[in-house]
Amino acid sequence: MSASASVIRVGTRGSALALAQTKAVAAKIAAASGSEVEIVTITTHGDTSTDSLASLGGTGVFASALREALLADECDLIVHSLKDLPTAPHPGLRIGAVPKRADARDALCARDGLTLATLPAGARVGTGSPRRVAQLRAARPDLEVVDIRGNVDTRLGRVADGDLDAVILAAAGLGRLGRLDAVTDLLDINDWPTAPGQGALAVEVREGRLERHLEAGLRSVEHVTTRASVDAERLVLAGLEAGCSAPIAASAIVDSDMLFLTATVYSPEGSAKITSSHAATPDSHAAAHLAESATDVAGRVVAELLGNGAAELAPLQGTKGT
Ligand SMILES: NCc1[nH]cc(CCC(=O)O)c1CC(=O)O
Repeated sequence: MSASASVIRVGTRGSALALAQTKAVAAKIAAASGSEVEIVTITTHGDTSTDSLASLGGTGVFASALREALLADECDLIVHSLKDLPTAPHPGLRIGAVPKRADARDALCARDGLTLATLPAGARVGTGSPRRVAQLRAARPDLEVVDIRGNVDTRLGRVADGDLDAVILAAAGLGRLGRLDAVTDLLDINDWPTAPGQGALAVEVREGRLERHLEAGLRSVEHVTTRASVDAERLVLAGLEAGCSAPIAASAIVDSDMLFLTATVYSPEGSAKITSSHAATPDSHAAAHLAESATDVAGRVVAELLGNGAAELAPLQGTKGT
């Protein structure tokens, strides 16, 4: 495959969700850069294996094959779901752009139009995420939580088959796949906060100078308030030294002149939780001021969570789940 300057090679996982979101970002980059884009599908061990993520070495499994391909110059940029991306920066790589976030909420997809409140006692609800397990147990201790994994279509299929009564999925992923029809209850972000970075994407590139057309493409998809929000959320994970599968929710928004961050750490069984919220007032919406505010609010949230015992509440470094 050629590395001709006029073609931007965009690396992605091969799942339907990854392809849908990558194609959308690639189309914008193509338009702004005046270059053609070529989608390079990279099969990761996490895609082909049916083993549990824990046995594959944790949640970084999806990102690492893509990053190797980028470092090996098999592509010029890669598109990740930000919530699956480890918080530690990867040597030689940087986040070149964070596009505007989609809906950050979780969605219940249940049979017969059922909602979280109307699911009957004993209903079987599928999720593989420790955060969602804790939230489900807290909200509805009478439900049966079933550990599942697999792509979005597989998960929805288990409800269609009648094997499960409901699954919980990210609204953003369902939207990108054109499957919002399956949603029966959009869970309020205040009652049911979601994973750091949920609904957002990251465009990763090699460090160092980029060709002008690639720079122009990245600038066209960058969304500064999304970047500040997800930075704040991810700094909570990093500050707690938690993995992206820890039972932690974090949600930041920039509203007029304020950056608000709320984060919650759950006990695995959902019986206890610790929440902290702080706000900062950036001097302006310039990227540097927003970044400073993100660091500031995240530092205060992390200190408060740890001061209130968050590290004792949950296994923060656990690598199980998604
Ligand atoms: N861990 C899987 C994953 N990673 C990103 C998304 C979807 C959308 C997003 O948050 O960008 C999903 C599926 C899900 O949680 O339903």
